[in-house]
Amino acid sequence: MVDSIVVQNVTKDFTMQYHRSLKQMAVATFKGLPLKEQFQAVNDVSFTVEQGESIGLMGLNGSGKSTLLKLINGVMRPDQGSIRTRGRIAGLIATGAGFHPQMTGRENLFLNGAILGMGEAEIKRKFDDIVAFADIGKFLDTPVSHYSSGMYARLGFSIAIHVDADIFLADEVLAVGDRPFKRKCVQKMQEIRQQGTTIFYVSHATASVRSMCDRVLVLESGHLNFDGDVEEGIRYLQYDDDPTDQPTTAAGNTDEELGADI
Ligand SMILES: Nc1ncnc2c1ncn2[C@@H]1O[C@H](COP(=O)(O)OP(=O)(O)OP(=O)(O)O)[C@@H](O)[C@H]1O
Repeated sequence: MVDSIVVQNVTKDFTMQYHRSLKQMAVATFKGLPLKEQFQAVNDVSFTVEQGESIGLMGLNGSGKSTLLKLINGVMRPDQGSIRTRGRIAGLIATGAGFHPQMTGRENLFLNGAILGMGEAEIKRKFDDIVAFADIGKFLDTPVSHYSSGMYARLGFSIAIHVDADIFLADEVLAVGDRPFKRKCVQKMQEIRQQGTTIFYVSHATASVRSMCDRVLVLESGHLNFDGDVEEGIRYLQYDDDPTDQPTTAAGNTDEELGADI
């Protein structure tokens, strides 16, 4: 087996600024209150992912999932520890990231494709497939600043999934977008999974994690407190115990409904 992602004792610090204006800072200093505080968004995290594994990264809001994805992707550097990845990485780690608002969908497709490591010839070859998958119709030639969040996600996901990547990172790709598009995304991710791509999928949605992942990691306040079987991971999170924990989608479908679809 070949290692795809090796994360060793990784820590990422952020600074929380309590007071923004000069006046607030002066008052806080006078009262002896702290102006800022450092905290670990990711705290001494270690794990290894083998090529072809599909990992569900779960945890409550603010537990450090997106930060960990950005560290793996390389858009952020760890303050301590090391991350090694093998091969080309693609994915959607923030809706609209890498898009220029004044440029059209078509222009952004070329720009974003290039950012993700595709050459011009490769983008041209895949252009029709990317556009067909995104299915944004006449909006392809409209500046993306006029796009809805769902349309951003459609185009961003479509470009990323068409990169011939060894590792695909997906942060909440199913959080926006309507029900048919979510289904299409899951199917497409299943396809690349079967082709041997390593998948790192951040989600609160238990049904899609169940259907797509073979291992779950759970982050709690930056600590990796669970690494193992999908069902055990979901039980560990207690997401199935509370009906109010069923995440609803933008289209108003619960996760279980989505799960029933896929
Ligand atoms: N650039 C930043 N500067 C300062 N703090 C940050 C920054 N990015 C994230 N944080 C903080 O780090 C913590 C972890 O954030 P992160 O976005 O990784 O969590 P998450 O698990 O992805 O949350 P969610 O489920 O809400 O998307 C949060 O407390 C967040 O406020």
